[in-house]
Amino acid sequence: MRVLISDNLAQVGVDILKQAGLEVDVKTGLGPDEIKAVIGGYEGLIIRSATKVTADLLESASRLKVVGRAGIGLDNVDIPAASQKGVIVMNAPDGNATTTAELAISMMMALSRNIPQATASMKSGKWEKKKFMGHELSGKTFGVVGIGRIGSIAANRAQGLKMKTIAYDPHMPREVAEKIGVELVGLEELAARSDYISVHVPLTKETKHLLSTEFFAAMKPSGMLIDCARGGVCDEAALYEALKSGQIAGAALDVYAQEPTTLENCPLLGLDNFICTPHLGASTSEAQENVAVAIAEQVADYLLKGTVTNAVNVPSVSDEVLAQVGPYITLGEMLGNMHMQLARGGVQEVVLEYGGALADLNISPITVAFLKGLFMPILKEAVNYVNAPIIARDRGIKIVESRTDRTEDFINQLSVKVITDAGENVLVGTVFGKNEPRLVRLNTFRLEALPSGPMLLVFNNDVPGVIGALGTELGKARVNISRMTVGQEEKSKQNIIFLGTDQLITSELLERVRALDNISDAQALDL
Ligand SMILES: NC(=O)C1=CN([C@@H]2O[C@H](COP(=O)(O)OP(=O)(O)OC[C@H]3O[C@@H](n4cnc5c(N)ncnc54)[C@H](O)[C@@H]3O)[C@@H](O)[C@H]2O)C=CC1
Ligand SMILES: O=C(O)C(=O)COP(=O)(O)O
Repeated sequence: MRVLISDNLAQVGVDILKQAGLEVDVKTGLGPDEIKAVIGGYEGLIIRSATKVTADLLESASRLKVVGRAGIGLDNVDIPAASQKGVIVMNAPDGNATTTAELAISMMMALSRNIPQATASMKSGKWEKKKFMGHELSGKTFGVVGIGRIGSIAANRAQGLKMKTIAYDPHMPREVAEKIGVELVGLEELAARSDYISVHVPLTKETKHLLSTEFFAAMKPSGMLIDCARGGVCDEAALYEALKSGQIAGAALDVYAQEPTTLENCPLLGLDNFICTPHLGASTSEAQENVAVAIAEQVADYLLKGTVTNAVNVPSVSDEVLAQVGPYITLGEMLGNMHMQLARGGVQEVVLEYGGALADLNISPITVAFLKGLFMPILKEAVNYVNAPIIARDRGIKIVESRTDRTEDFINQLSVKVITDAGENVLVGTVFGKNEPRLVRLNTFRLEALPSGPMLLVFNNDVPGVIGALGTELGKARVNISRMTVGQEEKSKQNIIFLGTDQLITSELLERVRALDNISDAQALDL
């Protein structure tokens, strides 16, 4: 069997694949058409962030069984297209966290002491001692946005520098943060109190442009920003204005909305109080060896023994179990994903009730799939079918599973309650026929919906004219409605309207919908 390595991989990974008996070709720097021309000859593909695994490339990958990402981010892989073609996508989420946290700390030091600017000045023949006055870190406040794996390592290193550490992470329980000596605060408070702010969240619907004009306006004029997470979390145009006007003192980026990045596509590169690296977060020999070893072993194990590890699109269960529970795994993951998008506040407890025919099955892979779905909107590719229960445990989330013969109206039924510090929601799902997952209850509303793609969920009074007004508003925004389900609650005369749309609902449109008569709330979802 043959494996193509299309991005730079540490030699130790190449050796592991060869020793396992695989034929390996290392061809880095190929353009999309060049990879497309050769991909048909390979069972395995190993990449980092440069190779784009698009639906178009996958069309030509007739023998491909697995894509292995030596690192975490899978923004460059079309995962639904890979799943549709039966190609397993796996990553190595643990190997480069320390190294990336160390880059964030290096950036903070370089910013506070003007190291890049002073180097450039001296190399141009100057001795500008007065110009480069810096700031001491000791006693200052280090604010972390996203206190997950990398954020908590960065906070730990900052504590070693005698800094006070605070964080914004609405999905992390307070006790977990307190255990590592980090105070959880709101986003605005973090902006206002921090001297240095370091970003460690994935790019999601929620985090896109999280660092915006308002955020920079709330920062101290002496405040400095560091982003070694993902391009797009920081609004680069807003950051440019904040740096140029002196609203904030400095910024360091390792990741950009458009990569590779040049002065043409990123004017920040022209500013003196801005420093940068070309996506070097994971680029140390130690981290590259870690991820190369992990991904080479995972890809070889899958191609030669069929063992799946750290896959983001396939559960780690035997074919026999998968044949029985496969459709419920899809249902569980769908309910989990929807729960997180509906939840307000940090998740504290998950109560799963397996009813009817489901009560007799091996339910643990379904619970794992539910948890993976639950974390996906906030952790993206950092969660998989293996680590989802571990993440739940580390976040102190209580999981309660039960079985019952009793169901509402269905032969099989999965009911899940998610309790957060701000309330709770119940979703009930079932599988029709052999493989047709449906949402059949949302809290007290009965309905029959297939949550998939961009959606709009509307809560309204059951009176004439609401659907017409809603349709007109969406029509004005040129949003096409592809599916519609109405769920009723007879006693209270309340409805929910579940619309499938052909594009994501923007926040402006959502505000206009919320302002319509007889609509009490509306929420945009994407599954
Ligand atoms: N520059 C580089 O070369 C590298 C960048 N990365 C990136 O670093 C980022 C962090 O990675 P990990 O720490 O491993 O991820 P993680 O999944 O362990 O942690 C992410 C944290 O962000 C939090 N979060 C999610 N949505 C949030 C929101 N709206 N507001 C505040 N917090 C939110 C989550 O609760 C979680 O605690 C990822 O984007 C990853 O792709 C990772 C490795 C190398
Ligand atoms: O692992 C990640 O998510 C990274 O961002 C590292 O990217 P790279 O492997 O250096 O192209």
